[in-house]
Amino acid sequence: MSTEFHRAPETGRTPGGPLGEVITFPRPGQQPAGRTTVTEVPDQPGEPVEGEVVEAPRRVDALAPHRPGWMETHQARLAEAPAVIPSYLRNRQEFTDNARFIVEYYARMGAYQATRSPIYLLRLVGRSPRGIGRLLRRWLCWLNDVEAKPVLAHAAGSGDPAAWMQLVATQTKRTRARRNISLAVGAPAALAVVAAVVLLPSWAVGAGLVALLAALGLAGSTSTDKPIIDRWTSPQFQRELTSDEVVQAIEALGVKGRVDFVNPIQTDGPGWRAEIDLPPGHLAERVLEERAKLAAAMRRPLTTVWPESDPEAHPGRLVLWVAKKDPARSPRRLWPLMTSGQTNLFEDIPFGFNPRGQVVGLNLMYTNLLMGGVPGSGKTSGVMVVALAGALDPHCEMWVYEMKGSGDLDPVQPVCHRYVSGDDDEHCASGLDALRKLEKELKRRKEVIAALPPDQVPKGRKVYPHLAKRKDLGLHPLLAVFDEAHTLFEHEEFGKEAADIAGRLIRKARAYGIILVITTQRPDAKSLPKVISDNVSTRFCLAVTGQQANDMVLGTSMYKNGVRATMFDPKKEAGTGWLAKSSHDTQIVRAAFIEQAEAIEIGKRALALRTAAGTLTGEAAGQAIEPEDTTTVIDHLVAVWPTGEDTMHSVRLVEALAAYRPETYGPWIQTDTPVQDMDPDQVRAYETRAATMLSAALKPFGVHTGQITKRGAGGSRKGVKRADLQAAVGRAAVADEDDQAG
Ligand SMILES: Nc1ncnc2c1ncn2[C@@H]1O[C@H](COP(=O)(O)OP(=O)(O)OP(=O)(O)O)[C@@H](O)[C@H]1O
Repeated sequence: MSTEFHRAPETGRTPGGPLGEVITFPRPGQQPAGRTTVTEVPDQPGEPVEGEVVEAPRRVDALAPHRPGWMETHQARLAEAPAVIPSYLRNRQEFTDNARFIVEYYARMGAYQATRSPIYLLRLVGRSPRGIGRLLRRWLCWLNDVEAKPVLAHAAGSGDPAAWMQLVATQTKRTRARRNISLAVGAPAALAVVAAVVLLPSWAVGAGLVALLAALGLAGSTSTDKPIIDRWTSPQFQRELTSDEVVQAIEALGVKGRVDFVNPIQTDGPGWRAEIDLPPGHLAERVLEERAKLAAAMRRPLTTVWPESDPEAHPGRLVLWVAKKDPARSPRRLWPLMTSGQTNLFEDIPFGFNPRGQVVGLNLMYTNLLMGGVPGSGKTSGVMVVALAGALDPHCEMWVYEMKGSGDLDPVQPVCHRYVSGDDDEHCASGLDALRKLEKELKRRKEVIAALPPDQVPKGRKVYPHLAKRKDLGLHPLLAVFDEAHTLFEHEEFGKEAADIAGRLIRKARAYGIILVITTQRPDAKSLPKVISDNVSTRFCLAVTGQQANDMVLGTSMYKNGVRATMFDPKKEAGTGWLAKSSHDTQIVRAAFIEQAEAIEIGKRALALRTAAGTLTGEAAGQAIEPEDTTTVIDHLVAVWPTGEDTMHSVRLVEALAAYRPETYGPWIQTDTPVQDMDPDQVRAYETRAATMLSAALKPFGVHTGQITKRGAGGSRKGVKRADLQAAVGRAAVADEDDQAG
């Protein structure tokens, strides 16, 4: 043990008492010694003292618990303070909804009661005899001063004649006065009744009589009678949310420990909101996953219980919103564009409603959309909203491929540039053709935008509203919907190429105004290419069965982060899903539900808008859509190659190609002077240009042009060997087979 001591710090404790722990310093080469309690501290500060000391244990806690200051506590309090102005006064939509509801409510109640008023009158008239009897009895009692009778009887029994006489005299005086009052009121009233009967029209007499009987009926009603006016209660109203209920429900999920309420339970829109810190170590995600159990524990309908996590606070923070009214039993909320209005795809379109009933908007520009969910979870209704919103923008070109073959999206057909409904080979071929054309269109748009001066593309090379308006550029929004796209992606012959092109479009097309919308009921690796699920920017995941499907639609790790579409019941909550505009912007939304008949009417409106704007194109304008030409220059050369020739001069081949496909090859040999009028230099330049063009076109296919001498057919010039062409045809066939096998 060490023999050198140092003074322990002044503590203000009583000398002699235990003051703390000291630990010996080891000498060099010595192991640390054990702890010893110092029981005495020298009096003089700074004086070396004897004893054991000295290493203070390293502190892991703060010296004193941190007590937030006034500013800190009040800042935190202010940060959590409820809004000064309630949400229904700040939110125009909520205010309008409330105001409309109040007007509708009283109009409806008024109409309801007015139609039942004859029944109420009959009920009153039926009670009028009792009312007459009751009033008559009261009048007779008053007239004869019945209340005084016991007093008179008592006076008579008491043997005091003087008192009795006095009481009788008083009563006689009172009853006489009452008789006179009755006569004074009754006689003119009777006269007035007789006069009214004689003078007034019979309807007025009848109305008066009914009113009189109704008044008598009112007098004849008792508190135990059935109410005159019909009332009803609404079982859909939920009882108020209490902290006990929340705590017990969370406990019922097996989350044991102390639950803290961050704020008092408060009204939030058409429901109550409780913000809770779960017991330490418990994650909010767990409660989210067990939403059905939570609703069962609270004994409330599933559709009224909406737990959310609040990762910005901490992973154990749960925000529980409980609807006051069961949305499943409430009337459907109508899509705001149901009966009027149009859209501009550069702005938000109304997509659906959040659990609080507020409209959720979606901006489709510069994005693409993937929707997934089990059959019957509401994908078609979700995609219908998007398709109709696109249709209502008269400048949006619509390509719709409904690959279930149900005809669900037929309402938008009249405005579609291209529309296909079906799941056969021909429909899949058509879907692939559309993707090829979209890729070609993307290339065209890229070139157009690349050629624009910088001031036209101020924030980067992409489509802007002012560019979309210019008809000469052709940069208007193009909405391409592939509903139940797994039909195409799984197709043996076309699936691979379709998936490859869709992947490229998802990655590159959105900046150029091409909006790809893909829905699938089978979000797995085969039906939904990984490149799509990895790169899509907006996602709407309806009810799914597991983590893999969830993350295929919503993106990697979303399940782990508590964004779980497994919580939805596809039957009771069809159309409800997680809408993820990015991995950090997720919310629960129920897509607006539009019935077929309503969609047909909206489709007609969209057609009228486009007819007026002169923007109908493609099939909608009665044009036939030619399939995309996928043949190459190799196929064309094979088609024009003269039989029996092993070699050909390039210039002759190009002339043959220009005759075969004038739009493609005509420009290669276009000249101001006809060839027969050219001088030899011009002819040479003409031939060289044709040969160079062909050589460049053949290069990607591995076919090289070289000097070829053909006796009696122009001598020595650049040309192609038939064997090289055949080899290229063979290579292309092998590549196609590999593609299909892969
Ligand atoms: N947003 C919604 N609101 C209310 N009910 C809805 C909603 N969406 C769908 N439904 C109901 O769910 C049913 C199935 O919806 P839908 O046909 O859109 O599902 P789906 O996922 O496309 O099914 P499938 O994969 O079989 O084609 C509809 O007939 C409708 O009754």
